[in-house]
Amino acid sequence: MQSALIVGKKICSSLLLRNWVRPLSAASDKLTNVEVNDKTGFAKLTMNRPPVNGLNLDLLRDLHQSIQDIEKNKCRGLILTSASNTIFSAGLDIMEMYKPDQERLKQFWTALQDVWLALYGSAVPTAAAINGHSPAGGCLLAASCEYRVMLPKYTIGLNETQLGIVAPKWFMSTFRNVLPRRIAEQALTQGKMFTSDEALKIGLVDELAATKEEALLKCEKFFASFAKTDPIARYLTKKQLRHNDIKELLDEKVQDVENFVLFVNQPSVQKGLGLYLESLKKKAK
Ligand SMILES: CC/C=C\CCC/C=C/C(=O)SCCNC(=O)CCNC(=O)[C@H](O)C(C)(C)COP(=O)(O)OP(=O)(O)OC[C@H]1O[C@@H](n2cnc3c(N)ncnc32)[C@H](O)[C@@H]1OP(=O)(O)O
Repeated sequence: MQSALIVGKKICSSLLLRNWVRPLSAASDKLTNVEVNDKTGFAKLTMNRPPVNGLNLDLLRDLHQSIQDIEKNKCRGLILTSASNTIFSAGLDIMEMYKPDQERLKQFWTALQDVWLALYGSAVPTAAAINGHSPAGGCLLAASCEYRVMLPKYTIGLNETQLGIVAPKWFMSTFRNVLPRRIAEQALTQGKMFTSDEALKIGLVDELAATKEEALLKCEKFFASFAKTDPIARYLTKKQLRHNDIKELLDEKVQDVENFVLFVNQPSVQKGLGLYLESLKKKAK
């Protein structure tokens, strides 16, 4: 685990939070970073895995740990964002799925399930400040939050069908929780990536912001809208609304890992992933 919890811009040393502070490794090794504003109680959870915040096993485990820490500390809001200036997250790290080690592949998918369960089901209000491109798994993370603010001129969407893969049911339920069913169906079947403006128009994001700072402020404003609601009533309402989606995955968690492993290992899927990786690398040159 390589994430660090920082309160009010400095590592918290209060008795109350002492247990929270996990050992810091060298700054360049950190994959997530949590800063809690001690006045507002809002936590900023920043993904920091250059160059594209590809969701590999380590980043997913860090994210899960950080979400749990934020929840345990009873923060009043969680804002998910990225340390990159252009990428929120490139989604799942394809290297985890291409010619995979079988045991690690299972751990990888389980870690993704755990992040989704923790974020989608979080008792703490959640928002995403989407400060860069957000395809596939990146879009899943943002859509799992309750509110999204995006910077202009980026793209977001579940593009799995364009890669020849099928988004699992819980990816689709997350989309359906945000978008009208017909729009979700079209977007999912087309594997459509939306520009920031298009995403705003269809409701995939709630607001646009010119800068990351403005996006963070807008997320905080969203949290402030709960000032007059009872936090427990708020959470129980969210929990009920999201219950079926969460239960569906919990009931099939092991089977879902098996399906994923079976799917990824198919020669045609391996071939497709290999070609896709190659095209990404060629583009990068
Ligand atoms: C039963 C269910 C089964 C399966 C379900 C699986 C669901 C899958 C979900 C996913 O999330 S799959 C991943 C989908 N992601 C993408 O398609 C995004 C691909 N990347 C891009 O479009 C772009 O890289 C970008 C994010 C828009 C960033 O563009 P930019 O020009 O800034 O960077 P560049 O393309 O040069 O990339 C830099 C570097 O990073 C590598 N890269 C990018 N994305 C990924 C990735 N998802 N996984 C692994 N590696 C990635 C890219 O190859 C470059 O590498 P290099 O520097 O070594 O050449």
